[in-house]
Amino acid sequence: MNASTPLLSVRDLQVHYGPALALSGVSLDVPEKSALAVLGANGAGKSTLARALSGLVPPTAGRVEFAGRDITAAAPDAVRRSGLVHLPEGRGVFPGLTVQENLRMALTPAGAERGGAIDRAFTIFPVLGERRRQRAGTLSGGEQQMLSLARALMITPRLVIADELSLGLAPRLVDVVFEGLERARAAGVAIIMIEQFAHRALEFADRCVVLQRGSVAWSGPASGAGEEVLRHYLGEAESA
Ligand SMILES: Nc1ncnc2c1ncn2[C@@H]1O[C@H](COP(=O)(O)OP(=O)(O)OP(=O)(O)O)[C@@H](O)[C@H]1O
Repeated sequence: MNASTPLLSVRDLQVHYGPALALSGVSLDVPEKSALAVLGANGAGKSTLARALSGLVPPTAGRVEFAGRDITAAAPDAVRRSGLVHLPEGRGVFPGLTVQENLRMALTPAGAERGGAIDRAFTIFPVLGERRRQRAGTLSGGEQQMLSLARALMITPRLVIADELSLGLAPRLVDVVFEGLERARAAGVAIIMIEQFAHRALEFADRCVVLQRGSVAWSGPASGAGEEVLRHYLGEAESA
């Protein structure tokens, strides 16, 4: 991979669920250490894109390259180990295990710096440190989102796909989630942000892709996705 190759390169991606076409002709690039906002109305294909990139649904056509390697047909575990981590909607934590155990499990077996990585997570998310011995299932929804993000950061990923991480969270906790993503980004992690809060996602991101009925309807610099674009593709309510 030379300096000009993007970290993630997606070409003409197509996904079907049975006979139904969910994504078609989707192409996008995510340069190293950059942030891409993926916006779109309900059902536009945002989560399908995230699932296809992370190996959870097999594309029916197209190509995905990550860090110079073809990962189009790779299994989720292989994708994750290559440094692309998908944080799905919902929690993705082990409810019966404590906060600390959840973090420990997210480390690779060879995780040389176990203690160090977990302490770093507690520095980023102090509330998790306070609750390190509490079972994850008894955390609040927002705290579980934080734990899910902290788990992803354990393996020092190169790209995190954050799929609606702030969904259903109180505004204060949305701030905490964005702060966590900012810190990840400051540490050099690239981010694909799928967000209901279009304005916040656009403030965060460098570039933006708007999906409509499974295709890229608009793409450009995040600062260029003005009110007109949001109103046109998302409807006024979602752009608030
Ligand atoms: N497992 C599935 N089987 C069949 N169809 C599906 C499946 N998952 C999603 N779809 C369909 O694919 C299309 C894209 O769905 P997707 O969940 O990717 O949209 P989205 O943009 O993430 O929507 P939302 O913002 O509502 O979460 C929708 O029409 C949806 O009904």
